Amino acid sequence: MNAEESNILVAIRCRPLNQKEIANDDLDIVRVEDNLIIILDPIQMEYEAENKKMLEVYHRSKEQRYAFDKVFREESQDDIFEQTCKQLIKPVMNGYNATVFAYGPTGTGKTYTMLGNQETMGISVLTIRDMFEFIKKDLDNEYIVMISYVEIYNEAIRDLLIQQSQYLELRDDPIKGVTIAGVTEYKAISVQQVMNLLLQGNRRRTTEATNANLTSSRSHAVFQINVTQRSKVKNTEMESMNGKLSLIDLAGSERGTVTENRGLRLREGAKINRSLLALANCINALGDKSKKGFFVPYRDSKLTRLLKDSLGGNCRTVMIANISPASSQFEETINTLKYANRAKNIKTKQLPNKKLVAMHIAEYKNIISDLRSEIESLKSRLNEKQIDDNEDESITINNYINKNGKPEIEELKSIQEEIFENFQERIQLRRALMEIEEQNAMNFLEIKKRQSEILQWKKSGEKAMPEDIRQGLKSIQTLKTSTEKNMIKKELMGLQLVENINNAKKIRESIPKRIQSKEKRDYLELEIKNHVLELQNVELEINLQIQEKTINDLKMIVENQKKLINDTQDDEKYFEETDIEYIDDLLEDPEFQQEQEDDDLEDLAELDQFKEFIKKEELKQNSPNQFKQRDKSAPRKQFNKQELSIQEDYDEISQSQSKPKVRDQSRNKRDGGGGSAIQNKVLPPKDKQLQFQQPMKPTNTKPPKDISVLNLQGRNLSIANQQQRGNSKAKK
Ligand SMILES: Nc1ncnc2c1ncn2[C@@H]1O[C@H](COP(=O)(O)OP(=O)(O)OP(=O)(O)O)[C@@H](O)[C@H]1O
Repeated sequence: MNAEESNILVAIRCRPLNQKEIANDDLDIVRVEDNLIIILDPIQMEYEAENKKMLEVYHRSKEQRYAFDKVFREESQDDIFEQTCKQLIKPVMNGYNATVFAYGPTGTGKTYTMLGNQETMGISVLTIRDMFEFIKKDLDNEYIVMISYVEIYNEAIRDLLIQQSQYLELRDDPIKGVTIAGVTEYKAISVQQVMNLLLQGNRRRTTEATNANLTSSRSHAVFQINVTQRSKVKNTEMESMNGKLSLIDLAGSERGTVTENRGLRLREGAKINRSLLALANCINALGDKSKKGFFVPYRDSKLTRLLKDSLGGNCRTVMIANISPASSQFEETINTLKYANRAKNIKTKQLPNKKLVAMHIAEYKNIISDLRSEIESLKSRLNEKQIDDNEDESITINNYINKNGKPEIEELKSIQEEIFENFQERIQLRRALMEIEEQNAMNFLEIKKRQSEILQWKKSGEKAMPEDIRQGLKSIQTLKTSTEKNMIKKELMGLQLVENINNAKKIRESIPKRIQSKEKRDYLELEIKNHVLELQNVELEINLQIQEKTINDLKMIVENQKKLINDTQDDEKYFEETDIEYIDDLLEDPEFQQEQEDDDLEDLAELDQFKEFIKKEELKQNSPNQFKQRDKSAPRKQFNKQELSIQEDYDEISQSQSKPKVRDQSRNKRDGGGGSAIQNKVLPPKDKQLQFQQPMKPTNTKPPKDISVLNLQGRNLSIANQQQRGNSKAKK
């Protein structure tokens, strides 16, 4: 099945001047000509207004023009829906993913556009109305429409459909993508019911008065509609389609200086902006052609994790950037338009979410589900324990006061939080490391493809270099630079992972000092074990994804090889050392050299900081410095799979008595011994290590060896080897 590729649809919506702006004598600086938006220079306009007839333009005009897919000025809510979201309904009903997000500074109309109010329905409600109409007309299929509504505030996710929500976590589901664990889902039964739920949920949103908007939404609100389609005619359980539409009302993108917010609001703004900054970084990485092949940092915030598919994956996406027409908002408006302009280049690919589970994947899923049930049973044991402890509290445990004069029950809570945060960070790092390797493997494939195109041109004997070959060379240069930068990022993440594992050990070491009660210590042990199981689960899911991806990549390589052979039957198409040298010579031409951008310099500065950090760590341990001045010719130090394996996690769990059950234990024997190379480097010497770092014992929970060793680095090699084999075959 071929994936359809499309650009993000970017629309601009400019609201009318509001009362405050009119009272302020703000001028309307926005003009619209079809899909073109012109932002007039406010100073020039004031000058013209004052002098009626302009005699002299005494400053450089700041007028700016941008073209977008759609530009709305006077259009009604219905018009906006018709031209943006309506086209997404059919695909979502047929099992595709889609996202609409509203972006812009505070008070520009994001909530108005997405939700509307009692008088005028926004696109969320209009979408539901259209979905019901669609279902009524489709006689061949039946549908279930489920809705959920959450907010992300200060990097924590809360359910907006219930009154007092716990914090929710994101889960990377190998089939469904990123999902929100434990979120409340309502079955949508009528437009009115959904409207009421959304208005109610919106009242639960964290809103505050800012200088720019009296009821400013300080959080990102995510309304998700999950649609399951099943044929009424065919009796195939395996062929249900699951479409998901996410409608996201982002928090205001303004800077603290503009809203003149101080204190808490300013600090909060920094956190909101951490998410928005992460979003900007992702949009930059995806939308800037010179950053092709660059690792996209989706995991830097909850918002970008949730938007991953919408920005770079299996999704149709619409961005509505909201602006004010007021002259006082000139800078904010320009920033918003520049941002939206970048987003225009982002491409996504769409495939329907068909539920068809191949057998080897089903095997993995069995192991994962076994682990899940182990986690669930541990959780209920933890709950039982908590109840017992609570009953005891008044008599004994709660009376414990630790050395710092803090009641033990409070200490327990803070340790729990520390453990939780530590494991969450580790999970994110492990996944990001996998993704970075994935990205480099893709870059490798793309470079190979471009190289073979260039060599075909070389062999054709054509003198002048055609434009597509010139672009191909530029592309190789960009991909090589991106791959190099990705390696820097990977090294940094490797270091973060080492630090994270060290922190886990420190937390665990501190428990006996901080908690006297044996019951509480046992309870924490169980909790840690629970987290370790979660990590093993993540590892299995990662392996599952790698396996699927590997199969796809291998298919792609086979296809490419076949195409090369079929096209000309010319064996010399396979290239060798001299061919690569020829391409490298071409790349020496300044035309193909990358300009050093600010971001590159930042990356290099980051690398220097990183080297400093390593030096310090090594000094601490009195070991020789392995990170000398960076020498481009020397192979870069890399953390290999073994170093970054979840060895420590397994070591931790191997301490505990009970082991998780797995379906086929004979396939799950780990190939014991070895120990982690991390321990030889940045971790403290063995004798200083803590109880839970004892030598590793075999556990029976590791995935089958043949699959667990299949890392992407290895895949890279196997792809290269295959290419190599192709070469020698061709020579024969
Ligand atoms: N196109 C429009 N036509 C009429 N009124 C509008 C329009 N857009 C916004 N408004 C009004 O402007 C005010 C601010 O809008 P809204 O709350 O939607 O802004 P916002 O971008 O969501 O702000 P924040 O980021 O602070 O939450 C509201 O009173 C809303 O009704």
